[in-house]
Amino acid sequence: MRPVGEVQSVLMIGFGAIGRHVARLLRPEISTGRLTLTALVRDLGKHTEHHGLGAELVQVDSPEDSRWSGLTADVVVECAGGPAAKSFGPAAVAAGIPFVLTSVGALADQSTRRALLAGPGDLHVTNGAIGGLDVLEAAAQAQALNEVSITTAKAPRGLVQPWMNAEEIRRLNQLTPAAGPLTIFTGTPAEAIVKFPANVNITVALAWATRGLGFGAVADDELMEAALHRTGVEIRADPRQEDSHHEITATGPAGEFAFSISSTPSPENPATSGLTALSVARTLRTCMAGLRRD
Ligand SMILES: NC(=O)C1=CN([C@@H]2O[C@H](COP(=O)(O)OP(=O)(O)OC[C@H]3O[C@@H](n4cnc5c(N)ncnc54)[C@H](O)[C@@H]3O)[C@@H](O)[C@H]2O)C=CC1
Ligand SMILES: O=C([O-])CC(=O)C(=O)O
Repeated sequence: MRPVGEVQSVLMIGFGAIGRHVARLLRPEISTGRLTLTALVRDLGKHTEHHGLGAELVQVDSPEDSRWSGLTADVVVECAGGPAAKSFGPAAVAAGIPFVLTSVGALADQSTRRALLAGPGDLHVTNGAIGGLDVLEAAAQAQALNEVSITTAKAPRGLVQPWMNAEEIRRLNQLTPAAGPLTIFTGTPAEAIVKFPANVNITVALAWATRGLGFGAVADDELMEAALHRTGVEIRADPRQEDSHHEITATGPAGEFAFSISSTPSPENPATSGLTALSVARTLRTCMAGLRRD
C-alpha cells in the first residue's frame, strides 16, 4: 500500500450492510468522477448482485495478501468487523494512509490501539450509531465531566451471541412485548465489547470521545485505557423495539448532558443502526476535504 495524494480514492474493507450503504451515500461523489471506490471482499462470488453500486470489488483476504501491497488509496475505511479492523487498520496507518475506523471496539484492544495511534497515517474514529460526541469531547478535554454512561436497547434477536447457553438464547428469543425490556449486561465498554463485539462499538466510541485531552499517542493510549473502565454501559433486550435506541448521559462541572438516539435499522442488517453508514460517510468526507489540494 502507498498513499496517492491528489486522487480522491477510497479503499473500503468489507462490503456488507454498512459498506454498501456508504457506497450508496457516496453516489454524488462517485457519479461525478470526484471519487473512486474500491471495496475489498473475501469472496467475490458472494457479491454478484453488488456491482451496480459504483465500487470496484477486489478479493483480498488480509494485508499479507500480495494484492494488498499493489493497491493505492487516499483513505482506507473499515466496514468489516473487529478482526478486519485489527489487521487492516495498523497496515494502513503504517503505510501513512488515513484510516477511518467503524469497528471502534478495536480500540479496546491495547496492542491494536497502540498500532492505530502510532502513525504516520491518521486515525479517524467515526461516531457511528451515536451522536453528541462533540459536546462531550469538549467537556472532557476541559476535565469537566465526572460521569459518563450509555444505555443501549435493541430487539432481542440482534443480541444473541455464540457464547450464550441454550437457556439464555431461549430467554432472549421468547421475550414478549408485555414483559418489557430485559437488562442483559451492565459494566464497562472494556467488558461489553468482548461479549457483544458487533453491538456495542458505540460504547468504545463514547469512551474514546470522553477520554480527555492527550498530547500524543502515549497519552491518548493511557487516557483511553482509563475511559474504557470508567464509562458505564447497560445493554437491554427490548422486544418492543424496532429501532436501535441509545441513551447517553454525562454530568460534571460542565453541566448535565443527555442524548437520546433512535435510529432506523440498516435495511440489510436489523442489528445495525442505519445512522452508522451516514456517520461513516460524513467522517470520510471530512478526511477527503482535508486531503484535497486545489
Ligand atoms: N461504530 C458503530 O456505531 C457501529 C459499528 N459496527 C461495526 O461495523 C461492522 C460491520 O457491520 P455490518 O456492515 O452491519 O456487518 P455485515 O456483516 O453486514 O458486513 C460485514 C462484511 O465485512 C466482510 N468482511 C469481514 N472480514 C473481512 C475481511 N477481512 N476482508 C474483507 N471483507 C471482510 C464480511 O464478509 C461482510 O460482508 C460490525 O461488525 C461492527 O464491528 C456496526 C454497527 C455500528
Ligand atoms: O448499530 C448500533 O446501533 C450499534 C452497534 O451495533 C455497535 O455499536 O456495534
